[in-house]
Amino acid sequence: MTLSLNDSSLLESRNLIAGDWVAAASGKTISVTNPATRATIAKVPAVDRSEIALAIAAAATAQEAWAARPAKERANILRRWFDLVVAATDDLALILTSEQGKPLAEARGEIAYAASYIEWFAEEAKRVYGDTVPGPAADRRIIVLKQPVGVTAAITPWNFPAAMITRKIAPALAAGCAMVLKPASQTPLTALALAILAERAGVPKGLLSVVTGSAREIGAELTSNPVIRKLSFTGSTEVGKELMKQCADTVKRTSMELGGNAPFIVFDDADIDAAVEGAMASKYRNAGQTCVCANRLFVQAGVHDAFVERLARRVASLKVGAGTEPDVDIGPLIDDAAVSKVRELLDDAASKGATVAVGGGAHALGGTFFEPTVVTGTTREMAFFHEEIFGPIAPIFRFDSEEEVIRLANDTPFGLASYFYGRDVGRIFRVAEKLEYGMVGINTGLISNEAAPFGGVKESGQGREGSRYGIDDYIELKYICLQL
Ligand SMILES: NC(=O)C1=CN([C@@H]2O[C@H](COP(=O)(O)OP(=O)(O)OC[C@H]3O[C@@H](n4cnc5c(N)ncnc54)[C@H](OP(=O)(O)O)[C@@H]3O)[C@@H](O)[C@H]2O)C=CC1
Ligand SMILES: O=C(O)CCCC(=O)O
Repeated sequence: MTLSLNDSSLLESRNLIAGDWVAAASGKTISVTNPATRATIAKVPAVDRSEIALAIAAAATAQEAWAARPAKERANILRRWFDLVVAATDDLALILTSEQGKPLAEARGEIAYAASYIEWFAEEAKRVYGDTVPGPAADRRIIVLKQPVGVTAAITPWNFPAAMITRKIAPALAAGCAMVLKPASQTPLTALALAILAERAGVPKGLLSVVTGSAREIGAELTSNPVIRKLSFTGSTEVGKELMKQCADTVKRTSMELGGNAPFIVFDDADIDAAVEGAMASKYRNAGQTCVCANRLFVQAGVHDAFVERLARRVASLKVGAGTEPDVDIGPLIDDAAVSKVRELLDDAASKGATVAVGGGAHALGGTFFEPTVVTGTTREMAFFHEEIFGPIAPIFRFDSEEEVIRLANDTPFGLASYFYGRDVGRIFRVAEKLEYGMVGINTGLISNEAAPFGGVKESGQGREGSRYGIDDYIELKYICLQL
């Protein structure tokens, strides 16, 4: 299948390994399909461990030279990469939608969001300041240097094929690190296109490799090779835990951005229309396939019925279809497994007494299209209270008191994003402080941006991406003690 791109060279199906664009030595490939049509878009290499080792060795050589360059030079290259990504927005968005499914408008939004991390870290590259610390004796001086971690690796998911990549590569390169990236097998083409633009911007050969193939095989090399000093992962909690265990043997640093189970709380004094709009943005963005999506909507008894009625009306108006069609709000789910998962969650809830207010089943378009759904009468006993839904289902739980809803919201091993709507200033502070989450959106359903520290607590992960803190994950502190 060919895509109608302004720059057709951006549809690349080889890997970037050690500065060269190559096929797998074995000739093996994996197919990339369009979830809206199930058509094959491309076949990318399935490389083996020896090819990963080659990428890692080249990264080590390139990293030394890169770290030695003035921060301003690294910043200028990142800035050029940002400009090229912005200029290629239409092509990148079409590639992204074709392999991932989200509506083109959302894909364009993701490219802008992805680019914002490159711009941000181009700026931060120049502001990696060390410290001098008052010494414990008159003849001692303490200096703290900030140095790059070295060669790093990243493994990224399919739900944000651009943003999850730039959010890792940009701070790594800004800090003076090299990176070997394994994008999700379902969405490697956006990653490869971004790598082409990075090369054009002047990222030196070998500094960035992008490899595709068996997750287990690539993961095994990235987590065991002693040259890799750090792994950054975004994906499921299950795989994240496994990778942390694998990294333990060589004591690699890890950043983990894992699953969520976001509460979205609407208090009686909330602006209901604003809360409905916030819920729409938070829940149905990317067809609900986002780790910060509202997973459990808690609505206080006094406004419950009004909120349900207005939300159901808005959800019923959503247009489902292929992401490339005009005005589509909800694209297909990523694959059949995702459809089975949401189906099972709905069956479980129905068997325990929940009621479907709107939607509730496979969409008439067939394939992996699923109806945007609102479910009421939900309880803690239902599976979606505990599990990440990753689909367009909004389960609504009724609650009475602030104390009760805080207990329910925190009743999960996850702690990524949380949201609440209300106007009482005292309560705003109390609730924000008590929610055991890395991020709290108050009177908004959209919290992600490059200036903010994105990340979770508990089993949602460790480390922060974006913001002035994001570069710290790629920096080591070195303490120098000088005796005069
Ligand atoms: N926090 C988040 O943002 C995300 C959460 N999820 C959650 O996870 C569920 C499952 O989604 P899924 O795509 O399977 O997520 P995974 O965690 O399986 O995949 C994320 C990335 O990890 C890779 N991977 C998978 N297994 C291994 C392994 N053993 N060693 C090394 N790398 C590995 C995948 O590669 P490959 O693609 O080749 O399998 C992909 O690049 C979703 O329904 C959702 O609940 C999913 C994606 C993102
Ligand atoms: O779902 C994810 O993996 C990341 C969420 C995207 C974002 O809001 O940054």
